[in-house]
Amino acid sequence: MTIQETESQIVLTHPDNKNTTVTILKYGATVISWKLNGIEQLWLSDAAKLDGSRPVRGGIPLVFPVFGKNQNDELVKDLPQHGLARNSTWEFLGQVKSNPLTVQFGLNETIANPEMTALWKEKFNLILTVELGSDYLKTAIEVENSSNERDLKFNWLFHTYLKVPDIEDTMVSNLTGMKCFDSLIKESFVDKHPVVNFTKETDVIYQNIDPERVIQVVNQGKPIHTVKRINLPDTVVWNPWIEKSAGMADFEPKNGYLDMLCVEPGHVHEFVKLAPGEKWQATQILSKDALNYQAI
Ligand SMILES: O=P(O)(O)OC[C@H]1O[C@H](O)[C@H](O)[C@@H](O)[C@@H]1O
Repeated sequence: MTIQETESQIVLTHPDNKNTTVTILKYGATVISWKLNGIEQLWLSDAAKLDGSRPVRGGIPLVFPVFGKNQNDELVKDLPQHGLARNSTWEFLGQVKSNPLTVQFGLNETIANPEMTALWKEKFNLILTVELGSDYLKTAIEVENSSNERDLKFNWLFHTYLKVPDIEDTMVSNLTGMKCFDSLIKESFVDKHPVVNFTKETDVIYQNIDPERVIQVVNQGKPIHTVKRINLPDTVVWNPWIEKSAGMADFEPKNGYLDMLCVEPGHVHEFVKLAPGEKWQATQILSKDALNYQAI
């Protein structure tokens, strides 16, 4: 069976390799596991809630229509941190391709979490496409403004929790020279470091990254994750480190920050704006490519 559906989740198994799988919860259309040849690539907290009681701590939560908590914007200020997509149950739309195995999920204002749509009364249609390749996982989003009258403005972000062997031996490449905003010190600057490394809590939004820059996560000189972006100009790099992990009830084990790194491609530093009827598409592709330093 290449597609198994239960009440709460979908498991895709690669037709040529039963050890390559992706599991997607209907809640949040959250990818909670991606195994390549039997090896898990994503980090999922041992205390993650998978029962729809709160957004999943780990995997690939989807952030829409607001990144973080935006108090300054009239339209989104009442929404909780990271919006409504990650805490709504999406509809499974079924298989759209058998090779590569591809499925879709949908969300609009009529089925989204009513507690959230009471706070943000826009009309929208989201289609998430998940494609399981033999050596990659592609997640693509289409946002449609389904209103006849109003513009739709939103942020989008794939909040990808990558599994890493040891954060202290891990770095992120190909962000050199990019403008960024450090959310901890609340300052913008151009990152001149040859690579990003981790010795403390890190929460940085890289903005308008050259589209051809391919972000790689490198551990002890070996590339362990490649994150490709289509139409996603920004990327957040986040590791909560010791104190922040301790403060998150659903973050377990408490030293789990050593094994994870969030690299989150998105469109967050400005809103995407769509006129009535317009559509916007963007894609994240995770793979394990050869090392390619594009900038040092
Ligand atoms: O705890 P959450 O709402 O899931 O947010 C988790 C994290 O998401 C992003 O990476 C933000 O940049 C962080 O500031 C935030 O702490």
